[in-house]
Amino acid sequence: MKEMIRPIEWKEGKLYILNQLKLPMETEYNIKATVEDVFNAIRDMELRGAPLIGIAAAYGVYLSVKDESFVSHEDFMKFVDEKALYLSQSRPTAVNLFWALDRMKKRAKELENLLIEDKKKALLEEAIKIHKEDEAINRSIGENFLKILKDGMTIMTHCNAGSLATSRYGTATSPMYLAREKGWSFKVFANETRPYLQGARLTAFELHHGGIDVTLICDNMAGSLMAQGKVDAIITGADRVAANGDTANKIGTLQLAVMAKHYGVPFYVAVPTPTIDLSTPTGIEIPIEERGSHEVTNWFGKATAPEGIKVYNPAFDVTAHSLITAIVTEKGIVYPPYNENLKKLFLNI
Ligand SMILES: CSC[C@@H](O)[C@@H](O)C(=O)COP(=O)(O)O
Repeated sequence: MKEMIRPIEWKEGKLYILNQLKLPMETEYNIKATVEDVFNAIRDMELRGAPLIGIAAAYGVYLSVKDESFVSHEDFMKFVDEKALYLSQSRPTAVNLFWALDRMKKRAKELENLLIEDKKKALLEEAIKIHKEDEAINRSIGENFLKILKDGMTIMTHCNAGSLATSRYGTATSPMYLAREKGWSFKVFANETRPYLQGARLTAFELHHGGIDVTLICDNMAGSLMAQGKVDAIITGADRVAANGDTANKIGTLQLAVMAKHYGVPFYVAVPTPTIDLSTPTGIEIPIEERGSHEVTNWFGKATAPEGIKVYNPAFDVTAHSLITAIVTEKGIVYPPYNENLKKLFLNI
């Protein structure tokens, strides 16, 4: 199997980010040298996907302090808090962003007695740790999926919850990559995912590159495939799972889940535990990002709609917990009732 494409790399003291805006035509890595560079890359979706946003933000915190001097630990902490607040405003829905920033702030607080250069080094180490942990988490998600999936299945996925959205393996795609290692074969339908085309530009690209049997479909073809009995399971990622199991993910996920229920297709959500937000009680409280109209009215710089047309462009929707068959995490498979069972993942037993 070909090596998975890495969307982010820390190499020889520099942060490299794959510009996903240019995929699948060009594979271009850019160096992000400042916290502002990282903020812009997240906001402009040069990188995207909940876990990757969190990883990039962690490096962003380090880059913010890298060349600064501080008179005291309080001064250092004030600066870290300010930069974390700044980064938190880059995108609102993926809770991994806030999780990673909280973790960096917590680490910074512990560094009171260190010299400034050692504090900086420790923040870089924490960012690298977050980055590396994500790879192990995703592998475990895939392993857990293989307990409930079978060789030869046809799986539908939406958006890109793939290696391009994480450090490696992806979440929804992890079982697809691991199945290959095991000698199993899955057939995958990748929904193109209007308006931003993460499914066509990213998922189809990375699975094809990885030698996985992937077929690209337009979003409005999904129901017809389910009606024909051609889909054995749907697996999507998530940007935030509320305490009751309601799940925000890329716009279009909700309608897939509704159709899956109608046609009796199991609907699974692949989730690293940092995507579970027990402080958000239900899906109603999850902030949903609205993006610019040009994503809907233009196609690679070409207008596809009348000028001045009104546009509604929410980037995510919320799938009610009652539509979700199971939430598969690195710590295990969670079944309903989610308000009881999600909590158990966080108990140290
Ligand atoms: C493992 S990525 C999970 C989700 O972040 C993914 O499914 C998704 O919705 C990405 O949205 P995006 O707007 O491309 O950041």
